[in-house]
Amino acid sequence: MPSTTEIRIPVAVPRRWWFTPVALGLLLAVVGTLLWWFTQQREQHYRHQIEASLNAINQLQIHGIADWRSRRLGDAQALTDDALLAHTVAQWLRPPQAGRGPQELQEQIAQRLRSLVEHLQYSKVALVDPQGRVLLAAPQQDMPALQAGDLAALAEALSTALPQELGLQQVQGQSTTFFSVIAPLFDGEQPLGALWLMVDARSTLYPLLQTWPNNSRSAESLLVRRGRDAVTVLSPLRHRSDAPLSLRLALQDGGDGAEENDTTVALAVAGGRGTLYGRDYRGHDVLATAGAVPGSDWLLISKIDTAEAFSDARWRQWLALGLLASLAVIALGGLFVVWQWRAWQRERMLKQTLQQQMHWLEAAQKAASIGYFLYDRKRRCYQLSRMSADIFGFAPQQSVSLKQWIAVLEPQEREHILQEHEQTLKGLKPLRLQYRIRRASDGAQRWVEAWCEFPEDGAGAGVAMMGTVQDITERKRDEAELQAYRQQLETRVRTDALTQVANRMALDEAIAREWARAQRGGTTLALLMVDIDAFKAFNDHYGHLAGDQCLQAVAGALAGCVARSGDLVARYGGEEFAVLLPGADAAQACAVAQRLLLAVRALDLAHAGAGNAQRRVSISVGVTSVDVQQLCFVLRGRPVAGLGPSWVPGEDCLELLRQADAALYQAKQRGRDQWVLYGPDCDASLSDRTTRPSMDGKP
Ligand SMILES: Nc1nc2c(ncn2[C@@H]2O[C@H](COP(=O)(O)OP(=O)(O)OP(=O)(O)O)[C@@H](O)[C@H]2O)c(=O)[nH]1
Repeated sequence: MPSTTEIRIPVAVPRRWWFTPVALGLLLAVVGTLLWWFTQQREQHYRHQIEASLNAINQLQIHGIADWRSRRLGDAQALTDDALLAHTVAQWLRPPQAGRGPQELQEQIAQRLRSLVEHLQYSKVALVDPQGRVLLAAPQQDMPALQAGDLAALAEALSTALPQELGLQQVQGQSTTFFSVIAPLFDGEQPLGALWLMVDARSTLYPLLQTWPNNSRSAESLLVRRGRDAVTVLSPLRHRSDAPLSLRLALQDGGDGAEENDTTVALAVAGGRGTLYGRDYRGHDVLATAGAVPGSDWLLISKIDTAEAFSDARWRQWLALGLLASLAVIALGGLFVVWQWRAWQRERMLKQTLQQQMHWLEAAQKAASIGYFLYDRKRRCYQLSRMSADIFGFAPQQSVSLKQWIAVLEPQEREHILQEHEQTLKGLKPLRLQYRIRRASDGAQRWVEAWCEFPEDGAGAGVAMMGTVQDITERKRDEAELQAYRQQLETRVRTDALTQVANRMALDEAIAREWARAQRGGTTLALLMVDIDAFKAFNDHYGHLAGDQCLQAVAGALAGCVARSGDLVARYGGEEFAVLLPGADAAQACAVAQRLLLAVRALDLAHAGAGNAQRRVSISVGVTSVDVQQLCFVLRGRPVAGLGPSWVPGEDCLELLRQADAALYQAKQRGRDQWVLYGPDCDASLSDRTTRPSMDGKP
C-alpha cells in the first residue's frame, strides 16, 4: 500500500538525565557520612559525660566517707584531751577515799558515756582498762570483749596517746557492722585505759555510699579493703544479700580463699584510676571508677552497668538519629517531589511539542497531499493518518483492513501491486510504487505514490511497515501534458516549417539510424534526391510566394508517393528533397522515382520557364540503392573515389548521399524531368559539376 517514510518527530531529549540520580547518590553519601560522624561524636560525648559524672559521684562519696572518718577520730581525740573525764576516771579507779564515793563517780562517767551515745550517735561506748577489759559501758548496753587484734591497737593508743581506729568490725553475735575507735585516757603520764567507741556503720557510713544523683537500677558503690590475695568488701551489696565483710573478691582467678572475681575491683586495687571497664562480682559488664579514701586503706569503687549507662545515651542518640533521618527523608521527599514535578513539566512540554509537531505534520501533509500510515503485519491492517484516509477516501482515523485496501486498487493493476507488496514485506526492503486507485468515497480514479520502509533499528520490522502516501494525480496529469508537448516539439523540430515534411535534421538522423540497421541486418538502403527543375526561373517569373506554394505542392505530392513504414520524405534544402527508402533495392527505388515524377507532373503546375514542352513544373531524381554491408566492406577495404583522404570510418552513410547526388546531377545533365539510377558513369560526370549546363544550355 501506500507510502512509507519514517516519521521523525523532533523531541526535546533531556540533556543532563544523569544529574538527578548522581546528585541523589552524592546527597545520600554526604548525609550518611554526616550521620556516621554525628553518631561517633555523640557517642564520644555521651561516654565522656557518663565517665565524668561517675567520677564526680565517686569523689563526692570519698569526701563524705573521709569526712565521716575524720569526725570519728576527732571525737576520739576530743575525749582523749578531756582532762575532766580523765580525772573523774582516775578518781573512780583509785581506792575509795573521803569525798565523792565510787558510786557517784561511776554515775558521772556513765552519764558522760550516755551523752556520747545520745549526742554523738555512737551505738556503743565503753571504758576499758589498759588490758582491754570492759570496766564500764554506757547504760543498758551489752559490750563485747575487745578481740585479740584490737588489743594491739589499744596498746598503740596508750603508748602514742593518740586515738586508734579498729576499723569496721562484725561484733560477735550481732549482724550489725560497727566502726570502732579507741580513745586513750591518761592521768597525767599514767595510762588509765581507753574509751571504746563503736558507731553503727549501717546507719552512718553506708548511707554515704548510696548518694547517687539518679535512680539508676544498677549503680552501686563498694567500699573495699585489700587483703593479701583478696579484697574484702566492707559495704553491703546492692544486688546480693551478703553481709558486709563476708564477701571476698579474688584479685586473680583462683585467688586464695576468694569467693568471687571482680575485674574492676582487681584493676582498682592494682592502682587503676580513671574509668575502668570490666566485669563486676555478678559477671555483668560494668563501667567503674575507683578512689582511695584518704587516711585509710579503704578503696571506694563506684560502678554502673555498661548497658544501663549507655542505654540512655543510645536512646538519645537514636532519637537524634531519628530526627536527622526524618529531616533527611523530608529533604529527599522534597527532592523527589521536585524531581517528579520537573519530570511532569518535561512530560507536559514534550506532549505540547509533540502535539505541535503533529499539527505541523498534519498541516504539512495537507499542503503536500502526503499522508502517513503504519501496516500491522500480524493484524493485516493499516493505521491511516487523516490525510492518508482522505487520499484513499476512507473515513478519518480509520483502521483499514488489507481487504479494504485491495478493494480500492485499480483492478487491472491489482495483481502487480499485491506482488510488490508481498515482496516488500518478505524482503523488508524499501519500496516506492505508483499506482492507480478508485477512491472509496466517490469512485474517482486517482494516482497515488507510496513509499514504504521498515524501522531503521530493526525493532518491530517484523511486525510493522511504515510509509507515506501521496496523491499524485495532478502531477501525473502534468507529466502527461508535458510529455505530449515534448513530443510535439520533437516533431516540430524535425519538420520543415514550409512544406510540413521532415527537415534536414530528421533526414540525417533517419539516414544514420537506417544505415546502422541495414548494416546490422544486411539489407539494402535506397535514397532518392529530388530537385525541382528550373526553380530559380519559377521564382523569377511567379515570385517567391508562388515559389513557396510550389514547394508545398511538390512536397505533398512526394509524400503521397511513399506509404511504407520507415520511408521518409524530407526537404533537403532549398528546392531539393530526399526520399529515404529502407530495404528498397534499385528496382523498387526506381519505381518510386517514377511515381514521384508522375505525381509532380500530375500537379500540373504552370511553369513558364520550364524546359519541357508542357511548360509545367517537373522534377529530376537521382536514385541509389546500396547493400550497406558490402558497401562498408568496400569503403573500408580501399579508398573510394570522391571520399578523399579525409574520409573516416563512421561516415559511411555519406556515400549514400554522394551517390544520390551524383545520380541527380546525371539526371540534370540528361535534360531534367527524369530519374537516373546511380552508376559508375555518374561519378565520371561529377568532375564536370562546376560546368553543369543551365536549362537554356548555358553553363
Ligand atoms: N520560393 C522559394 N524559393 C526557394 C526556396 N529555396 C530555394 N529557392 C530558390 O530556388 C532556386 C534554386 O535555383 P538553382 O539552384 O539555380 O536551380 P534551378 O533554377 O532549379 O535549376 P536546376 O536545378 O538546374 O534545374 C533559387 O532561386 C532559390 O532562391 C524557398 O524556400 N522558396
